Amino acid sequence: MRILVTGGAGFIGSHFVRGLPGASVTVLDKLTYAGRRANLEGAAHTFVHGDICDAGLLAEVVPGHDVVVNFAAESHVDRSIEGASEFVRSNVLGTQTLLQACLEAGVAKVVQVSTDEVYGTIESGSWTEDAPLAPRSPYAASKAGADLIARSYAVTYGLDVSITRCGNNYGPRQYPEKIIPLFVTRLLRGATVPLYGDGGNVRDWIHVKDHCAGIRLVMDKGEPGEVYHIAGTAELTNLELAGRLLEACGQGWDLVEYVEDRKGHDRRYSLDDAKLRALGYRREIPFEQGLKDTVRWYAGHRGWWAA
Ligand SMILES: NC(=O)c1ccc[n+]([C@@H]2O[C@H](COP(=O)([O-])OP(=O)(O)OC[C@H]3O[C@@H](n4cnc5c(N)ncnc54)[C@H](O)[C@@H]3O)[C@@H](O)[C@H]2O)c1
Ligand SMILES: Cc1cn([C@H]2C[C@H](O)[C@@H](COP(=O)(O)OP(=O)(O)O[C@H]3O[C@H](CO)[C@@H](O)[C@H](O)[C@H]3O)O2)c(=O)[nH]c1=O
Repeated sequence: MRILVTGGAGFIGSHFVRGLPGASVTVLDKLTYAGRRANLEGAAHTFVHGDICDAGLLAEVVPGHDVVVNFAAESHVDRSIEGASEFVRSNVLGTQTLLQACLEAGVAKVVQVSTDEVYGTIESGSWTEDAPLAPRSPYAASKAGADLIARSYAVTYGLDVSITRCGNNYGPRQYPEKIIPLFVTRLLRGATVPLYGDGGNVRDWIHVKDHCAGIRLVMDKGEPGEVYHIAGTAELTNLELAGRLLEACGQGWDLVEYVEDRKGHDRRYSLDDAKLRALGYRREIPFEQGLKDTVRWYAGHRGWWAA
């Protein structure tokens, strides 16, 4: 089987590529600030440096692949608040350009990797896959746009594209702008960490390897045009998370600074993943173990994050 992984030099994509032994893998990545060739060190693949908005390049690269999994995106909410245009370009136009190339090349299966943020914010309970889309940040809106384009390619052209939506990932090789790697890399050098607002916002954490296992299952068993949730293993306020990170890094609360809240800050996300579990999905990495291993990884790879 020949698999094209777009955005495969980023955090989640590079873990996904490592979890595909035996497949013939091509990685296409623009190498933005978040993508690094080094993330793929030791993983068998052919690398193509390029942009998913480049239709000419895709017409050369996509044909011959049986499966395409799209991770390529601008992924950080705070950056989208500073400037939305690159998010619309890469996430919406890029996804449409890639889907068109897949259609023209006769690709048998496409997986669009998406997020729980497309639903907005939820006070209690969990979203099922038929919940209305109500994104609140430019990042979330651009991912919702990509999901809708993907669904339209399934309905209109019969392209076999499934969509996965997952919560907050953590693990090795995550760019130190997201809360866990940012806090860990700062705490390990004794620096302060910024907690937004009252610290009461809730996120549901999943180890990146558990996310990738869910995507592999959808790649094998997902139905065309269908959405599948991949839920987390630990629902925590940011304050609770900060406490766990301080403890893991051997630091105290004096390093936590309460700062101005994120604009339009979503209070809570929560996914119901019964649909994926019905396909046989099981999460394997408990949060306590995963977090311990992740902190150990950052402590042992100072050259990676200081680079
Ligand atoms: N991080 C999370 O918690 C999370 C959760 C759910 C879904 N997702 C989704 O998973 C995907 C990967 O997220 P991540 O955290 O690994 O992001 P990341 O920012 O670490 O990696 C994104 C990768 O995409 C590449 N890229 C960006 N624009 C591109 C373009 N126009 N053409 C080709 N490559 C491009 C970057 O160079 C980088 O390698 C994204 O689509 C994101 O929306 C992330
Ligand atoms: C960076 C940062 C974040 N925060 C807060 C904001 C959020 O409530 C929480 C997590 O923030 P982030 O790590 O930026 O992640 P969040 O905005 O939830 O989005 C992530 O999770 C999403 C899935 O839910 C993915 O789609 C996104 O790509 C990914 O970036 O921590 C802080 O309090 N301080 C910080 O410095």
